Amino acid sequence: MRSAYSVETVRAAERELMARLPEGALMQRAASGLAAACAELLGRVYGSRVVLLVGSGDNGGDALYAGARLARRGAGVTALLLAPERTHPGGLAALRAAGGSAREAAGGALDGRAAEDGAVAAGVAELIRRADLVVDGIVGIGGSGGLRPAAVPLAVLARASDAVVVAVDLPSGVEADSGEVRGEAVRADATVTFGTHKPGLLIDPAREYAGATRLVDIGLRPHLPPTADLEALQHADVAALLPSPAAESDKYRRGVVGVAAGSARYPGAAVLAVSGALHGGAGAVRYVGPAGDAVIARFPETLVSAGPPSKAGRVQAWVVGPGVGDDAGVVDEVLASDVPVLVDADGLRLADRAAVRARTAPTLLTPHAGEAAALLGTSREEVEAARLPAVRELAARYGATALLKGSTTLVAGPDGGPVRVNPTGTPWLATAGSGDVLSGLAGSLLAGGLDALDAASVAAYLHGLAGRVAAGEGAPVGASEVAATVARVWRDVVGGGWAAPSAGY
Ligand SMILES: NC(=O)C1=CN([C@@H]2O[C@H](COP(=O)(O)OP(=O)(O)OC[C@H]3O[C@@H](n4cnc5c(N)ncnc54)[C@H](O)[C@@H]3O)[C@@H](O)[C@H]2O)[C@@H](O)CC1
Ligand SMILES: [K+]
Repeated sequence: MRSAYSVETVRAAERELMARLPEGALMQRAASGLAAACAELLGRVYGSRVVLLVGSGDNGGDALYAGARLARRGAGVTALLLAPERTHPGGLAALRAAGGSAREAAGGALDGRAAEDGAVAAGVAELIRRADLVVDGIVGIGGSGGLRPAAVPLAVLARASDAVVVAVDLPSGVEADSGEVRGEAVRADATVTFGTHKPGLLIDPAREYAGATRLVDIGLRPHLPPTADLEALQHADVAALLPSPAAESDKYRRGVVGVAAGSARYPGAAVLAVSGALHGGAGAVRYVGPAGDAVIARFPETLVSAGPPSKAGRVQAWVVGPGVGDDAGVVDEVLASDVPVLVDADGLRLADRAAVRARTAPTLLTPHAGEAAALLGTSREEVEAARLPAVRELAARYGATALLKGSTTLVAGPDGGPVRVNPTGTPWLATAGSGDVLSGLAGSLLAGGLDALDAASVAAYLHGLAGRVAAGEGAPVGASEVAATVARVWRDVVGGGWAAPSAGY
C-alpha cells in the first residue's frame, strides 16, 4: 500500500525525528536522495548545466545542498534566489564552497525605477532556457495559496525550457494536502519527495504537475501514525482482497449481485453493467429491468427477471441506476432493501436523498464530477478543482461510501478514515459505458463480501488496469473491451508476476 500523509502529520513526525538527530542531518538525507535522483536523470553530471530555483525556506535549502553535491561532481550550478536575504545560509555556503554560483532571480531596479512584480533579472531567462536540469526548490510543504507573483515567471520559463524539471518535495504552487492547483504552478518531469508521499502528489490536478514521483527515505516512517490520510492500493493489496471461491462454494455462497439498470431507450447500459458484474467474482448475476432480452442475447448466463427488484429473489448486493432513465420507482425500491446498494448514473439523480441517508446497510455512490456537483449543490469545476474535499463531503453528507470518478478516482468512507486513490486510471477510460462496467464490477465485489471501500477501490483498480491493457499501445477502447479484459488483469494481479505497462503506479 502506498500511503500519503497531510502536512500537519508530516511536520509532527519530522519534529519527533529531528529531536533525535544532529542539527541538519535530516536535510542532508533529503539532499543526498535528491542529488542522486538528479544525477540519474541527467545521465552525465560532469559538464551539465543545472539551475536551482531557490525560495526562502528549507525547500530551497534542499535544492542548494543537492546543487552543491552536483557541483562537486562537475556540474555547472547556478542558484536563482527569490529572496536573497532569506536564503538558507548553510545551503548557499555549501553551494558556493562547491564551486556553484548564486544570483538574484527577480528583476532588479533599473535606472532608478523599481522592479516590476514578476519580472526576472537579466540573463535569467537564458540560463533556464539553456539548462539541462532545473531544480524547483521554490516552496515545499511550507507553501500555500498558489505561487507568489515573483515566482510565477520562473515556473513559466522552466516549463518552456527543454530542461528536465525536478521538483523538490512537491511541485511549487500545488496544494500539498488536497491536490488543488490554483493559478500557476511548476510543471515537473519528476518529483523527489521526502519521508512519505503528500496527498497532492497522488491526486489530480496536482499529480499531473508532479510527473513521476520518487520517494526518498529519510527515516520518517516510524514516526508517522499507522493510519494514513490517503492510500493507494497496489497489486499485492488487491490480490489479498479479491474473493476466491473455496472448494465448497456454490453460486449462492459466492454471492448473487442484482443489477437494476437499462431501459427501452438505453438497453446498452444494462448489458454493460451486467458485463462488469459477470467479471467481479459473484456467483451469479440477476438482472431486473426492461432490457432483459438484450442482456440475455449477449450474456445467457444472466438470471433475468421481468418483475420489480423486490420480487427478483435474494441478492447479496444491488447495483441500481445505469441507464434507468426516469424510473425513480426502481431506485426507491432498491434503496429500501437491506443489502449493500451501489447507486450510479441516473440513480444518483433519482435517488431520494433522505432515503439514502436513512439506509442502515452500506450504500456506495459512484458519481463523476458533474453528478457529484449536483449531489453537493456546487459546480463541476469546483469538484474537479478540489476532488479530495469533495469526496469526503459526499461520503459524510450521505452517510455512504463515495467513489468519485476521474483520472485519479477517489473513494471515501462515511466515517472518515483514509481515502483511497486509484493509481491505475487512464484517460482512455473516459469512454461511453465505461462507468456502467465499473458499477457492475464493484457491485459484484460487494455481493462477494467485500466492504464498500474495498469493493469500490478494488473495482477501480481492476477497471483502470483493464482499460490500460485493452488500450495497449494507445488505441481507443470501447467499454465492452474493458469488461472483457478484466479477467486477464485479475489473473495477472493474483499471479503477481505481471509487468505493468509503462506507468508509475
Ligand atoms: N522539516 C524537515 O525536517 C525537513 C524539511 N525538508 C524540506 O523543507 C521543506 C519545508 O520547509 P519550510 O517549512 O521552510 O517551508 P518551504 O520551504 O516549503 O516554504 C516556506 C517559505 O516559502 C514561502 N512561501 C510560502 N508560500 C509560498 C508561495 N505560495 N509561493 C512562494 N513562496 C511561498 C514562505 O515565505 C516561506 O518562507 C519541505 O518541503 C522539504 O523540502 C527536508 O529538508 C527534509 C526535512
Ligand atoms: K518545490
